[in-house]
Amino acid sequence: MEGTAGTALTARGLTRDFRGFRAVDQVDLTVAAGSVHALVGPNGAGKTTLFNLLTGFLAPTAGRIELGGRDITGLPPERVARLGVARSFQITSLFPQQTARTHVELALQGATRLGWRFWRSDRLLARFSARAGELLDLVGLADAADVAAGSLAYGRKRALELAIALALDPQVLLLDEPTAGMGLEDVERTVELIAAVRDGRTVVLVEHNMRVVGQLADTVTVLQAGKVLVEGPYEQVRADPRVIEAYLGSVDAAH
Ligand SMILES: Nc1ncnc2c1ncn2[C@@H]1O[C@H](COP(=O)(O)OP(=O)(O)OP(=O)(O)O)[C@@H](O)[C@H]1O
Repeated sequence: MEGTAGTALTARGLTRDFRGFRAVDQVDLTVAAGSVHALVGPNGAGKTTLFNLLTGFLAPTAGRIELGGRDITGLPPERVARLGVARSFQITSLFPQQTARTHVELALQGATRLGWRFWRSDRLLARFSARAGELLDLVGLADAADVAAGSLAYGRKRALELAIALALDPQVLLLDEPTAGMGLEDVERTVELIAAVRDGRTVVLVEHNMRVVGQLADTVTVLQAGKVLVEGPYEQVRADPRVIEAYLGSVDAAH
């Protein structure tokens, strides 16, 4: 599929300064439609800042972002989301008292533009409820639909966040360190989950775990000090002496 459907997301000369410090420096990125594209690099390389730029959470100092050929530079996050880019967060953002099902139903409601009006319609409500059930099933939470999000184990909270992101039915799904803080079993489950939900969409992920990158990514972009250091298929990038050098001396070398 990669390449045949063209480009999902591009950045050209993307730059972001924080009070004179250049966190993202003239980044060019081409994310092929239907691909899984990983952003990696040592701590402080600019991965999170790049993510925030791509999703409208930060405005670029310079450069341009296109989604399927449409200029989305400077659009606010909710507009970017409505155009088909959903993201998950590194830090959990759930309401502890609300059930898993309620979270997904609210996300589905938010995706419709109908606002609260839909509550008047039993038909729509039933549709959301059915779709919420499907999404919870997809992420392996069918048995936890009526459990309060706060009581879910860490890996299952992350799965719920993925279901929430999928409620937008995004063309492009951005995942910020989807396996961070997980034990081996949850990492494996998450890899399977991402492999399942990538079907029919494009996935961009920031990921420190190189095994996960190797299992999922079609293309890997390595960032260092805000710049693109190397880009290519995982095996090629992994063996690149510039990448090995960038990781040596970094705490990430152990991952
Ligand atoms: N709001 C901000 N104000 C000032 N400096 C910032 C801000 N956000 C990020 N930076 C700086 O920009 C650089 C890149 O940070 P960023 O979080 O994007 O890196 P990262 O690659 O995601 O790192 P990590 O792997 O540790 O999450 C860092 O030096 C960071 O201190």
